[in-house]
Amino acid sequence: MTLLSATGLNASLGSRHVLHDISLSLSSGHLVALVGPNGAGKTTLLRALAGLIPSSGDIRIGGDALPSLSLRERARRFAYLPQGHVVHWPLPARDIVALGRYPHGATDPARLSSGDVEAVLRAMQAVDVTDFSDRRVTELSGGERSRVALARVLAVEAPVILADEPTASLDPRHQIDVMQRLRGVADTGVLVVVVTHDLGLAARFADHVLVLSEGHLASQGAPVEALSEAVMAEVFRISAYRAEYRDEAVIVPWADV
Ligand SMILES: Nc1ncnc2c1ncn2[C@@H]1O[C@H](COP(=O)(O)OP(=O)(O)OP(=O)(O)O)[C@@H](O)[C@H]1O
Repeated sequence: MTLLSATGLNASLGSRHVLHDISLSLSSGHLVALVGPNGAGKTTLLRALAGLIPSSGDIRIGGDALPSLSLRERARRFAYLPQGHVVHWPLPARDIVALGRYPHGATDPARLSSGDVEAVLRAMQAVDVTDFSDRRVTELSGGERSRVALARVLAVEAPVILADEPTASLDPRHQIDVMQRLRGVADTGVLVVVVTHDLGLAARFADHVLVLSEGHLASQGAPVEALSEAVMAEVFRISAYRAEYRDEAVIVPWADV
């Protein structure tokens, strides 16, 4: 069932026309990978979909036109994980995760309702960061911090998660772990959109892949079709090793073309 759609979406940053006539329709319960070369417009598309930057065209979330929603309502419907999320305040990890309850009225992490406390705990358990609860985020490793940032996003318990490179600073085991956990979140009915440069993770975990190229939607569909040999050559300028392992698609970027 379509949860989030865009029709004729265009967006500019400064004098640069970044997104060109994007139309898409994304379903609840799907894990969507948004891929494309550096500068293709992936972050801009995520931000435009959440209404964080101005755009023209029609965006609908759960049937509602995005501009008709208040900022607080948008913050409840879209949980957004920015790229390279950095926290400079030496707050305990638990308080950072509690920020995810802000759109629900929990403005003070020291005074959470029991419902908010449970949501924070669920989110921390989902990405395995409960051990860091009392540790200052500034004293965690980059990868540990990025999992705490992801827990903040999960704590919103929004119907849509937009995550910009959530696996970027993680070791291989945690990359797979985070994708598996996001897959699990999608399986509960949430629409999860993940920006990634890892085409292997996209091919393996996504239901649907969006390929952006110079601000245009170059290809979309099931991973193996959306990341066809032709798309790999035209958009990414590479060839790829393609296989199947344990019934899952394997795509390994291989060489320049
Ligand atoms: N504030 C800005 N003003 C003008 N142009 C911008 C601004 N921010 C980004 N751009 C340009 O918009 C284009 C798209 O940027 P965007 O960050 O959406 O790309 P991306 O696909 O997420 O890239 P990456 O993979 O490198 O993170 C790029 O050409 C970038 O230089």
